[in-house]
Formats: sequence, C-alpha cells, structure tokens
Amino acid sequence: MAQHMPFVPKDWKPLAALMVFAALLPRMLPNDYFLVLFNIMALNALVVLGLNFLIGCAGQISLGHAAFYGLGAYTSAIVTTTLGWPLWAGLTAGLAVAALVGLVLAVPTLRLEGHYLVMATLGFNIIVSICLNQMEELTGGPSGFPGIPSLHVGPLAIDTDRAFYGFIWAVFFGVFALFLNLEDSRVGRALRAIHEKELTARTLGVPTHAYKVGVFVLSAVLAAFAGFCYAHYVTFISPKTFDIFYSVQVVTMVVVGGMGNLWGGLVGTALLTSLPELLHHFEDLHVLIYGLVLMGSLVFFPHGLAPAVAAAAKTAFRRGTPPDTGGKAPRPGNYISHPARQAGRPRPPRADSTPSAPLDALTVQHLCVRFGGLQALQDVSFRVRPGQIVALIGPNGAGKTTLLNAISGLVPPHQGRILAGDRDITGLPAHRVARWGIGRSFQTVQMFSHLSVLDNLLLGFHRCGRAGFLTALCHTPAERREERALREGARMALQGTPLEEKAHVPAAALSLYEQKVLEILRALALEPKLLLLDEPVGGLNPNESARLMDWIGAHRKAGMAMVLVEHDMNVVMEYADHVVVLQHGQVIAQGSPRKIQKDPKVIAAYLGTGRRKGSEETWREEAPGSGRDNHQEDSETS
Ligand SMILES: Nc1ncnc2c1ncn2[C@@H]1O[C@H](COP(=O)(O)OP(=O)(O)OP(=O)(O)O)[C@@H](O)[C@H]1O
Repeated sequence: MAQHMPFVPKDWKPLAALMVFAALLPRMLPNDYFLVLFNIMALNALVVLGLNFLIGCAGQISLGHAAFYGLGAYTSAIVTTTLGWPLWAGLTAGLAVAALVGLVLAVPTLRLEGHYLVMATLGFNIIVSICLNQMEELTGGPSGFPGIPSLHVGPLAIDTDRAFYGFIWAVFFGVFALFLNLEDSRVGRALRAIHEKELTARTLGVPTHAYKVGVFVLSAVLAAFAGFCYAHYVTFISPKTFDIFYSVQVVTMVVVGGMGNLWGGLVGTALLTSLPELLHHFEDLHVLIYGLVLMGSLVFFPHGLAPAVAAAAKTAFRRGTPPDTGGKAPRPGNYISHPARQAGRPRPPRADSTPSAPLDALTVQHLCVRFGGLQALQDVSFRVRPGQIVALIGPNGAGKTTLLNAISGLVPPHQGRILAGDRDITGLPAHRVARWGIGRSFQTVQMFSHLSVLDNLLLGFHRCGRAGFLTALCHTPAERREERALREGARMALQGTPLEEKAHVPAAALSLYEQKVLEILRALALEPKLLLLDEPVGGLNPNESARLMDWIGAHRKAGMAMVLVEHDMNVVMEYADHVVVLQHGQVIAQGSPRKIQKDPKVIAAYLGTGRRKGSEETWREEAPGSGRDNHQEDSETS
C-alpha cells in the first residue's frame, strides 16, 4: 500500500531500513567527532545523488558541480550575512542562481553532440573558483567568509553536530526517495533511453534536449542546496572547498559506487568520505592505500560496487523478478494485431489505385539533402496515400536511408518540402515528427538493450503520458495512475506476440526476429499515420519474413501508410502498391511494381548499362543486397 502513497517510492523497504539504521547510529558512535564525518557524508551524498542521475541516467558528465555547491553556499552567505536577510531568502537566492546558471550552461552545450558539457562545466568551475578568490569585497577572497548564521527551522535551532545530523539525513532520505521515484517513472525511462540511443529516443517522441537540460538543472540545484546547508552548518566557507578537486571527487564517488545506480552513489560516497579518516592511522601510507583501494574497486568492479554487490546477492538468493503492478487501463494496444495470428491468413488487399482520401499521408516535394560536398538526395518527389505501401528501392548508397532520415527529422533537408497530410514538417525536430504520427524502424535494429522488452515498448507510448519531472519526483497519484495505464497498454500490445512471455527479458537477449517485432510494435505504439520501414526483413529467413510482412501489411486496412526500403525484390513485388527507384540520390523511375520491373532505366541501374538485355527475372535475383545478412551494427541512424 505504501508504494501507492505520494512521495513514497515503489521500492521503499530498503530505504526504510536505512532510515532506521541512520536514526540509531548516533547512539552507537563513540564520540561526536564521527557525527561531523556523517554530516559531511550526507552533504556529499546530496551532490552525488543529482550527479549520479545526470551521469548514469542521462549520460552527461559534469566537472562543475563543486561550483554549483559553491554558488549555493556563497549566495546564501552573502544574502543572509552581508545583506542580513532571512535564511529562506538565502536559500531561494542560492537555488535560483544555480538554476539560472545551469540553464545558461546547459542549453547551448547540450545541443551539441559529444561531451561538450564536460569541457563547459570544467571551465565554469575554474571561472567560479577564480571569482571566489578575486572578488574579495563580496566573498572574502582566499581568507574565506566568516560569521554565517546557523540553520534554524522555525524556532528550532540546528546549531550542533547532533541536530544537524538529524536534519541533514532527514533531508537526504527525503530527496533520495524523490529521486527513486524519478528513476522509476516515464521521465527516468526516457533518460535511460537518451543515455543509450539518443537519436532513437527522439524518433519515439522524446524531447531529448529538454530532458537533458532538465536533469542538469535539477542536479545543479541539488548541489546548490547542499552548499546552502554546508555554509550554514560550518558557518565559515572558503574557495578551497569548491575547487575543481571537489568536482573530481564527487564524480569518483559516482563511478566507484556505480553509475546510474542511486544506491551505488550512496555506497561510493560513504566509502570515499570515510576512507581518508579510516586511513589516518597509517600516517604517510594513507595516500597510497587510498589510491590502491580506488584502483582496486575500479579494476575489479568496473560497473561500480553496488551493482557488483547486488549481482552477488541475486545469485545467492536467486530471487525472481517482482511482478508488475496491474490495474484497469485504457487500451492503447488494441490496434496492434498479432504477427503469429496473421500468419496463414489471406493477404490484405492492396490499396485502391483511386485516391480514397482527400489528403496524402506523405508528400515529398523536390527534396535535396547534402552532406558536405556529397549530394545524397536531389530533387526527390513522391507521394504516399493513406493505406498505401510505397517501396523505395535502389542500389547501395542510392540515398534510401537518407530519405527516411530526412522524413523522420534526423537529417535536415537543404531544399524542398515534406508534408504529412496538410502539415509542413520540413526541418521539424525528430521528436515532433514522431508526435505528429510518423513512426519508424531502422536498418540495424535499434533496441535499448539495457532495458526490458516492456520498457522498450513503453518508450513507444512515451507521448501518451504527461508526467514531467515534478510529478514524477513526487510520485503523485495521477502519475502512478498514468504509469499503470501505460504499462497495461504496453502489456496488451505484447499479447499474442512472440514477446508476450518475455516482457521482463532484456531486449539484448531477444532473437533478431523478436527484436524486429519489438521495434515495429514500439513504432506502432505511436499510433502512426505513416510508418517508415528500413529493410524490415533484412537478416530474417523466408518464413520469418513472410510472417513479419503479413503482420505489417495488415495495418494498411486501418489506413496506415508505409514507406518500405527493401532490397528483397520478392517482398517489394508482393507487398508494395507503388515503387520509387532511387539512384545517386535521384528518382529515376516510379510506378506500379509491374511497370518498374520492366523499366529499362531500372534494369540498367541494377545491372549496369553493359548488361541491359538482362531479363526481369535476372533483375529479381541479382538485386544488390537481396537476401543479404543484416549484421548487427551499433550505428543509430543507419
Ligand atoms: N551522415 C552522413 N554523412 C555523410 N555522408 C552520408 C551520411 N549518411 C549517408 N551518407 C552518404 O549518403 C549516400 C546515401 O547513403 P544512404 O545510406 O542513404 O544510402 P542507401 O540507399 O540507404 O544505401 P544502403 O542500401 O546501403 O543502405 C551515401 O553515399 C552515404 O555514404
């Protein structure tokens, strides 16, 4: 029952046990000196918590969290001491400054691909350190900032180590519970997807940039909050505490404990905060031993201490996977028909050749895409009507995948227009194209291999949810209801598919056929008006190909339009209503499969001009890439 209450995480029992332990701990400590150690540990743990979420879940590394820690501390110190304003004003100002600076740093840097955030935050930390040292009138410079008032909550003064211990650990457990909620939510799932395959996440409607900025700002604000608590605990601060070494130290705590594992962050913090104290007995050798412990944990537990301990415990107890919470829900999965059920049924009729709807599902007009000096697409125009399958064929390198990438918003066109219905989607970002109702599969299957089958599918339902950072953190009843409904919908979508019994299996453990089914189910979860399929049967045997294509083709009846890139000409001839032939980025022919089969330009494109007299049967058999193996590569856009 507790897990259905607001703020309480689903997995609340270990947290409750730890809280009881923390409450009893002061009685077991020999003297108050150890309280100071645990108080500093809690402050570090707060910084590490946000940073761990940023690094482990969103895949972004920051070397500037000491600066946010410092901004929280100094802003509050100046507001409460120099200006003489109350504590709440210092807290508000500290958090606001951190949020604003975090936003200014993150918005431009996170737009760039690669680890620009590391460099930006590293530079930022150095600048903040210089400012704290140089702006002596404001900050006290290297001599520090004394006389900061102690914390109090209403009339309750928090001015002893013991009182601060109770306060800071209560705060930490509260914040930790909120982050557990966030991790176990629609937002947490999307962040893990961004970490693994950002482009794929975008094609599922996840606004990746906004999410990355959101998680960075959240972690910066948390570091600033810890800084505020620190300043009003020690009542004296100096720039040394907030230099780059502290930033490196907190990143090390995340790495040693286990990136992306919130419990791991706590373990890493506990170990690396207490280790220097424990090693003091070894006098000069303590630095050496500290280094050895650090190296040993990284060498023997590369994924962190907490995951290693959890794996060992799992092996020892052989616990089963906890069942998912059920509940009545809407039926977003109803439209998805079962690939196996479709097998052996009569083929769905081809789309009528006369227009059945006033608007085309897709209109591509004079599209051009360049990569530097390479003209990948030139003046490409074609239309797809609702319920129609249009096949895109052409030799390797003709520009087929580039065309799908341009339609789905992954590659910006240089010229031309793309219309979905009457909506101009030219140049729209991929997540907005997906939300507009364009789903896709990839030439190399793009699974989130660390996530389960169910979580992969839930990412397809991402746009059906509304929960944001705040509701996910607070685990509100509405957020839990929505999550249950999404899970129910995803489970329904799995019903009758080969994946029905594999909802909790990691996607990486599926066969290629199952991965292709899951990838298409995930795209169908967007309820697309248009489905882009990049070599859906590549690497499958003829039996699997037929089952998959029959299942996909059945969605035409519901009016879903499809663009099919395929090298297997048997598949093209059997399922396509219209064929567009590309060569060197240009459309050289288009028409019905029969007409295209006999087109001399197409035969020449496939067989070379010297062999024009080849028959249509020869063309079928020799189509480049026909029946070739689809080796698993790790390229996202291919
Ligand atoms: N991101 C990119 N940067 C530079 N060149 C690219 C990029 N993506 C594709 N190209 C080039 O654009 C051309 C078209 O490539 P594309 O992958 O679209 O062809 P294709 O018809 O899908 O080929 P295949 O059948 O082998 O998948 C190729 O010359 C390719 O090298």
